[in-house]
Amino acid sequence: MSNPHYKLYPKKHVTVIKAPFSGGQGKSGVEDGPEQLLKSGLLHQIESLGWECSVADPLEGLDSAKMKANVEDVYERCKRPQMVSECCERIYKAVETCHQQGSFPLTVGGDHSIGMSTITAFVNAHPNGGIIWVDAHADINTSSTTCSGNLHGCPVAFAMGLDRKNWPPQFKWLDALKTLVKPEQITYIGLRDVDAGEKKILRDLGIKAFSMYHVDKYGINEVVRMAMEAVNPSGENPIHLSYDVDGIDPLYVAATGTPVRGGLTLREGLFIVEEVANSGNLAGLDIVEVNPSLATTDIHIVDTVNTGLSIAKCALGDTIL
Ligand SMILES: NC(=[NH2+])NCCC[C@H](N)C(=O)O
Ligand SMILES: [Mn+2]
Ligand SMILES: [Mn+2]
Repeated sequence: MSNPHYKLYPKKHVTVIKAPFSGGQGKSGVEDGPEQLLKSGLLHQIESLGWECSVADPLEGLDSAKMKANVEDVYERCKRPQMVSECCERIYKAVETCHQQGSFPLTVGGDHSIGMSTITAFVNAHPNGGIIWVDAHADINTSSTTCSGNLHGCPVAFAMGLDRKNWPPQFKWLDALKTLVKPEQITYIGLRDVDAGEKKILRDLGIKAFSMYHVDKYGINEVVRMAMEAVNPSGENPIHLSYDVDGIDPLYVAATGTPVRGGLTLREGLFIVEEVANSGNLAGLDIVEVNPSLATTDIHIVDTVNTGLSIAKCALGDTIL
């Protein structure tokens, strides 16, 4: 396997967008994800793959005390809509800037609510693009179907404009976007914990999804091929990868907020990234839900953070040989 090329990024410039955000769910600590990855050598590793690198911090200056005081903020079922909307709007703009400038957006979370920003910024820059969402969860609950009220379980529904009439009023920036994600533009790999309401949405909209059942049945190579074909039938369109580390089994990724057993092996998880990078179409990456404070041993932190680093490296062209 030769080193992948990056059709969209001849400048080989990456912007690491820090998204130290936890308001899309209830467990604190996930806001430390970006710092942990940076502290463990993310930038150096990217640079050693031949990319120039800068860091964007769109949430800088937000009043964290005020955000904490907002924990009581609930709209219908949705928790902390004000905070989630404000942070997601800032992250949208940071990703949009990357696409405009031809810099690879690597968004590091934080919880997965920020996926609503990265994938909408992606389709507004690349209306024919495809999205692969690697996750144990479908994150496609609407304001009406969510049982937990956690917006990290809803970003795909928001990015698709589902149940828009029941959105918390704060999401005006999202409501104003020209392009939203269409059902045929997104597919999943790694699902194994999908709520009943989400199953209905996936079925009704005909969204292609590859669960762990499909990984077992067809093998990861065939699943990645089918996923790329689903969202990029011509083979020529850009692909965004939104990677929730809980897609990988908790054996390898223990330090995450909603672990589910029976997941991807570490190699299956990395193969997805290697293969999409190898297509030459990779347009952006999110790495989310690394929560160091949920580790019960130091090994858990090291394993989880190293998995995050490996995902980044595979995306940016690291190959085994
Ligand atoms: N990004 C995640 N880890 N999402 C977990 C979502 C879990 C559940 N489906 C919910 O809506 O609350
Ligand atoms: Mn998940
Ligand atoms: Mn997720």
